[in-house]
Amino acid sequence: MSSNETPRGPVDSSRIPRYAGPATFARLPRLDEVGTADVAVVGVPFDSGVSYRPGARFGGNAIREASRLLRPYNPAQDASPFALAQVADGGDIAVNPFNINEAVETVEAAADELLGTGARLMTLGGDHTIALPLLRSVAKKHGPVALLHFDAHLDTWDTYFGAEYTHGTPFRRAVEEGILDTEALSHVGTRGPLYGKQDLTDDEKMGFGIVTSADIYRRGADEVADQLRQRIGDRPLYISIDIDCLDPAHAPGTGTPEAGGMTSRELLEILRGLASCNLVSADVVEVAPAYDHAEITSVAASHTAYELTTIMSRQIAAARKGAEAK
Ligand SMILES: N=C(N)NCCCC(=O)O
Ligand SMILES: [Zn+2]
Ligand SMILES: [Zn+2]
Repeated sequence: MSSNETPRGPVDSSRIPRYAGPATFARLPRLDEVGTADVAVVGVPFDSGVSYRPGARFGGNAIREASRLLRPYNPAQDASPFALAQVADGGDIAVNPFNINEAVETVEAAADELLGTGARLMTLGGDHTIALPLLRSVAKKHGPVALLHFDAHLDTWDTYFGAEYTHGTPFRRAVEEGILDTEALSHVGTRGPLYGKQDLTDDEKMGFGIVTSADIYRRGADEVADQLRQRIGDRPLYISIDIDCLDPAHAPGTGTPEAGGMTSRELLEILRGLASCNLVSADVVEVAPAYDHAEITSVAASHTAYELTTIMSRQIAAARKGAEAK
């Protein structure tokens, strides 16, 4: 979109009931209706990498359904994200559920294509396996990126049943491949039992810092966000959000729930505190609607994606304004 075009926004829910019609993210236009987008919201219906309860293949569409209730002005960031930049729903990447290696390649190729149009990606998973090909693609464009990983789990384990590509291993692979900026890697919301103490030693060696869910409770969202922001600086940043970073009370609909997590309020507040970071793309993964109740999880995920989209839209608009002033 050039700077003098007005973005096409969501369907007006005061005229057309918000529960009517097919669901796109936040009732935004489809990408093929607008041509190109500044932020492409894209689903990855894939969950063949899970180690426990399956079902995240349905996550993207559950988030789209829950996102019907989002409104166009975000008071927490004082911004109308869909007016500041063209955000559009790019539909789903059609991945092979029977072949993980091929699925990983397909996600990478589809992300390459979308990023190649100049769009930033707001990906809706899918299980956490998909973060690896997304990071590969982002790193091709930006070089090694800073990573903020919101999750109950480390996801830096080595293999499961000898498999390298699973939802418990994407970030170890990413470090091995040199696509992450090891000066700026953090897990946020970590908790729960591990296989052994070595998990933590290995993780630290890879360069990760850890903000546990108890740290968030003790120190508060603002202080945590300040600390993370300082660590990230102006590096290109990728944010990967496993919805199981939230307590099961706030996100029951997920495959590997762990007690003692952060609240959705804490997650949203930390994200808002990162609004000045150079967010190049993001994902929200591991929503498994079969275990959800009253859309608790998919509503939380839709608001999470809304905050991330708002951060990206604000930055795109600010960069455009800066370029115009020159
Ligand atoms: N990425 C998620 N959600 N879970 C990883 C859990 C891996 C395990 O079962 O040990
Ligand atoms: Zn997890
Ligand atoms: Zn995860």
